[in-house]
Amino acid sequence: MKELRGKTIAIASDHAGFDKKQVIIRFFNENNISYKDLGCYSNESCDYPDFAHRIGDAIDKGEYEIGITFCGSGQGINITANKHQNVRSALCWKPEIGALAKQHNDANICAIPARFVTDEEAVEIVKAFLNAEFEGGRHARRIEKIPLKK
Ligand SMILES: O=C(CO)[C@H](O)[C@H](O)[C@H](O)COP(=O)(O)O
Repeated sequence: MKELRGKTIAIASDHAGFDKKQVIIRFFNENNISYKDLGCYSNESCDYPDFAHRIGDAIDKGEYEIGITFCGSGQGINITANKHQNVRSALCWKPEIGALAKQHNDANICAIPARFVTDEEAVEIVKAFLNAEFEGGRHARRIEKIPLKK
């Protein structure tokens, strides 16, 4: 794993993503990667926007630079987090997409479709996302065009 320079990674899920989040927590613990779990904290049914907004707010405020999120399809938590001004959340369902999300989109949240990837695939996606570097150049120009002009 790349040196994360003391960064703490924010993680969040709904009930459908809870078990997969535990897999990633185990991976973080085994690799001494610092993280903050912003919920949910059980398999009990809950609403993904509550946790997507919690992590989106935290990234908006600069409390965390990077987040990993999970819901059943990955869509709801991804769509909601992207409502936050400083969030670029990318739906990542395979390692190559996880790497591209950082290399080309400078994504700061990797959203994982928990019900559609294996535990091993989830770990590989997170590793690819965290190990990748933004490539800048033409991609920086495109990212600057993403925010709506007032
Ligand atoms: O995948 C999701 C949203 O995109 C969420 O995980 C929802 O919980 C999902 O829609 C399934 O909901 P359910 O209440 O577990 O049936």
